[in-house]
Amino acid sequence: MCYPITLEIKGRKVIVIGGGKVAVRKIRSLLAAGASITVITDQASEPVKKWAEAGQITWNQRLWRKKDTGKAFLIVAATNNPKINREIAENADANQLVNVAGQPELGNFYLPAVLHRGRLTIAVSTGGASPLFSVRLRDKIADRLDDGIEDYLDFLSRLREGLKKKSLSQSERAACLRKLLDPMYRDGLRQQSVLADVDAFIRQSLAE
Ligand SMILES: C[C@@]1(CC(=O)O)C2=NC(=C\c3[nH]c(c(CCC(=O)O)c3CC(=O)O)Cc3[nH]c(c(CC(=O)O)c3CCC(=O)O)/C=C3\N/C(=C\2)[C@@H](CCC(=O)O)[C@]3(C)CC(=O)O)/[C@H]1CCC(=O)O
Ligand SMILES: NC(=O)c1ccc[n+]([C@@H]2O[C@H](COP(=O)([O-])OP(=O)(O)OC[C@H]3O[C@@H](n4cnc5c(N)ncnc54)[C@H](O)[C@@H]3O)[C@@H](O)[C@H]2O)c1
Repeated sequence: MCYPITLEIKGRKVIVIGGGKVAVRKIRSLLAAGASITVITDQASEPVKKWAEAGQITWNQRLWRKKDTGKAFLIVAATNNPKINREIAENADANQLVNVAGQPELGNFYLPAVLHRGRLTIAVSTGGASPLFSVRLRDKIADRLDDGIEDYLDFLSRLREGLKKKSLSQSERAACLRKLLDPMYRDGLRQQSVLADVDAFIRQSLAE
């Protein structure tokens, strides 16, 4: 069984080798997460060229060399040459995160099919068994998510921070947090009134 985590990769050094379709897909999500990306590839597709021109990534226009990947936090081997991809994986340090296109078992992590809604992330993985199944299931889940979930999560987060500042016992705080899961707090106006008077909300929650 795999061990799922959500990674804080902002500002971390990531090296992507290859500049084709698979590399582009992976660069896009790495960019969205704020990684510091260097792409090493002799030939780059249009999106890679544009990102490089815009200064969003660094593009080293050449073939991969062994010493390129030494200091990376995360490595994506996405060339169309399975022998090179294998060499990249074998050359990596045991503590580096490595993803290998086409031979995922040579690396140490798989990418899931992902759905973002504000602060919510849903990731579906079959551990490489069927990527297309993961995509299909992710899309089904997306169809069933309520509208307003982004605002609701922001509200929950703000109130949780607010509750931390109050002198409440652990069980009182838990009672308030559970109360917030009541569907009535999906309503924007109600959210505003709770935020406007957190003490009243606490009194009411603890009285019930
Ligand atoms: C979810 C997503 C995330 C991402 O990669 O960003 C993802 N694949 C996506 C797209 C996609 N994948 C494929 C096509 C072409 C379809 C076609 O044939 O037309 C497309 C569409 C396209 O390219 O446009 C086919 C394919 N993929 C893999 C192989 C086998 C192999 O490489 O061995 C094959 C060959 C066919 C086969 O064997 O089925 C391998 C992997 N693909 C994974 C994830 C990992 C396992 C996930 C899991 O465990 O479920 C893993 C192991 C890669 C890894 O993590 O290293 C992303 C969704 C983007 C989105 O919509 O959000
Ligand atoms: N496209 C898909 O949907 C898909 C799905 C699953 C697996 N794969 C696998 O992923 C890999 C990449 O696929 P793709 O469609 O992105 O290929 P692609 O042909 O579009 O791109 C390959 C890239 O690798 C670069 N490259 C080749 N040798 C290199 C080297 N020594 N150093 C640096 N860069 C080098 C090329 O210049 C090119 O930019 C392949 O192994 C493929 O079998 C692809």
